[in-house]
Amino acid sequence: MIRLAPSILSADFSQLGKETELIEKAGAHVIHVDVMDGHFVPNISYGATVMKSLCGKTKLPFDVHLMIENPDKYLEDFVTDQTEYITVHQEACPHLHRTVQHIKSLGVKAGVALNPATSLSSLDYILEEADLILIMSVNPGFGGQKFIPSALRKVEALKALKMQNDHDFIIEIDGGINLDNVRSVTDAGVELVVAGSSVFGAPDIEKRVGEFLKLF
Ligand SMILES: O=C(CO)[C@@H](O)[C@H](O)COP(=O)(O)O
Repeated sequence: MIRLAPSILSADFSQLGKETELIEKAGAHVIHVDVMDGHFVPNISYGATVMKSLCGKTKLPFDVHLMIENPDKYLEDFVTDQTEYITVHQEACPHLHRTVQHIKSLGVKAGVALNPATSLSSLDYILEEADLILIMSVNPGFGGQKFIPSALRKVEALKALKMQNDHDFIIEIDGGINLDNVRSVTDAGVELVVAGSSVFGAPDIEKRVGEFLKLF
């Protein structure tokens, strides 16, 4: 099953509860939570307090994407009854295996994200431990950027590795996804689609979610 995870980074923060209700009503599956620290990426977004303010306001699960240095220090903050995944960056974790185990020990599924220029081979020894691999199709830090085409090849290669080795992780993509390119990434093997500006920047958010779902 392919799922849609709208990224609230592109939501109107003054209307966050309302916009979250809209995407839930329209059938979105997951809320993508982009956490940026101004160090690992050149932008600061929001932290666990904002995410937790949505607990109970929506029943959708949270997919937390930590674009931060030293994520181990903050993992506990993001654990709620609604947290399905916590994803850390390979590039931010010198002891990635330990960090993945730490996330799992909190009762949450563990994801690993890769920047566009990072090779898939850097994940060779973690694929069997991960519940989710996030392929970044923009350089992390900002919403509204253009899809980087090489991400598609990376998804295809990852899907092949998953099939060959019977791995359990799901494949997620994040960055520059819109109605024109979403089919190419799902055809390549993506199972969880993040979309920020193309959902929350649409004139009719509910309608846009429906348009995405029709393409799955
Ligand atoms: O992690 C990030 C950006 O670093 C993303 O989740 C963006 O928020 C996606 O936004 P769009 O590219 O879909 O506008």
